[in-house]
Amino acid sequence: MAKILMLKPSCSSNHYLTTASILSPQNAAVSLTKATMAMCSSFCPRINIQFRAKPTSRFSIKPQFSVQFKAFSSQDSNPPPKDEVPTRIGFLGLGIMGSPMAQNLIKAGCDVTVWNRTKSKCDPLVSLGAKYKSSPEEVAASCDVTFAMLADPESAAEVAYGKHGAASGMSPGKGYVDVSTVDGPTSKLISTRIKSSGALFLEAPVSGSKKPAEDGQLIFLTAGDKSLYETAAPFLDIMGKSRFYLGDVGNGAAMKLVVNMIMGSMMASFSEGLLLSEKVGLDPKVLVEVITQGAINAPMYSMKGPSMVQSLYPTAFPLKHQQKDLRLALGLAESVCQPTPIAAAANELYKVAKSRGLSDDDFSAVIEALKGKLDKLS
Ligand SMILES: NC(=O)C1=CN([C@@H]2O[C@H](COP(=O)(O)OP(=O)(O)OC[C@H]3O[C@@H](n4cnc5c(N)ncnc54)[C@H](OP(=O)(O)O)[C@@H]3O)[C@@H](O)[C@H]2O)C=CC1
Ligand SMILES: O=CCCC(=O)O
Repeated sequence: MAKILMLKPSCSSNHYLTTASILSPQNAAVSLTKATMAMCSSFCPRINIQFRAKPTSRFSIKPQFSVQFKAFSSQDSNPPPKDEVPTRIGFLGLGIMGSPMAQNLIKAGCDVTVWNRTKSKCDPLVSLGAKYKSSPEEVAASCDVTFAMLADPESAAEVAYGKHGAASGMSPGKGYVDVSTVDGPTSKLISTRIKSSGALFLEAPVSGSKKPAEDGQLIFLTAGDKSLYETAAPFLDIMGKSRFYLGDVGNGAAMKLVVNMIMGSMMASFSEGLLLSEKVGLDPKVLVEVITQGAINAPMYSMKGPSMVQSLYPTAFPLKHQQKDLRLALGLAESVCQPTPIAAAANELYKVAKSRGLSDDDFSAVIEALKGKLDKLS
């Protein structure tokens, strides 16, 4: 039986907690001491990534447990001394992803100031203790590190360096961490504008969707100023389960686009399979089960398959954003003359789905583009 061990940093005290707990099958909490955690880390020296460890007697837990660590900290970045830790965090963009990410920072005890174009989305976070400012500029001016989670390259650029954008509130000693999914050239432009104020810049797009954002289980793909990466690390660890530092600005964006290009093609292919199985008289629910047990298993299939079979697409990752990512990935591929025929075909399918009014549905609604007529519109 798999059980989850969450090691969560806290803003208000030491970033590297000294205790954590495991839930037993009876939900009895077992405390782990710092010494035990040190033993855990000796199983896997790279504790800045998630790993599974087979139980041993050293854990003093029953052998049928396997333990999944939400691990952070690390080799490559030591926790900054407490008096150097920035305590004022800005968060711009409170959509499906930004809201739970900001919420996790607030719940961890961070001093968070929020802004969103549609102001009402700030209200639940203000109720939880966040401060509100009426522009990205004001947020940036009042915070040490400002995160931004915007829809696309246009909105990310607008919020970063448009009128009353964050860049106007930036100055030396501050940092801007853009966690939106954008293309490399846009990220570089944002970096240039932010850095012209003397502030630091980090791009940090995320893998993982609505639920991982709620659970603090995102994967950060970062690039840019290493010192800002180190400063931001404790906050990334509150919102995520792992982080990669990939070097120069553009590399994080490129990694994210390649990952989402693969994901978009996988979903398109899965959609074809579901519909084909049904047409030849098979039960698509059984197809999902078969896939789950084989070599092509991916969490996405078992998570999305059952609702796709029912033509339900509750939005976690909006289809319009998946199509945006495919479009940007195709641009990336073209910039280096890399053929990507499968992604190009998948992109066309998402465009069809968009033209049928499915932009704001989950990206799994791409299956509708393969149906003769739209069930949900008929
Ligand atoms: N959902 C997911 O599973 C994942 C999404 N991503 C990426 O994260 C980013 C955000 O995604 P998600 O939260 O799902 O998207 P949403 O569409 O839910 O939220 C988009 C956010 O951008 C804001 N915004 C849009 N246009 C503008 C503009 N012109 N000026 C200012 N603000 C604007 C929206 O403000 P308003 O509320 O006013 O509309 C909202 O805060 C995207 O780049 C997406 O590709 C990455 C990983 C997973
Ligand atoms: O950009 C969205 C990614 C969604 C996911 O990784 O599940």
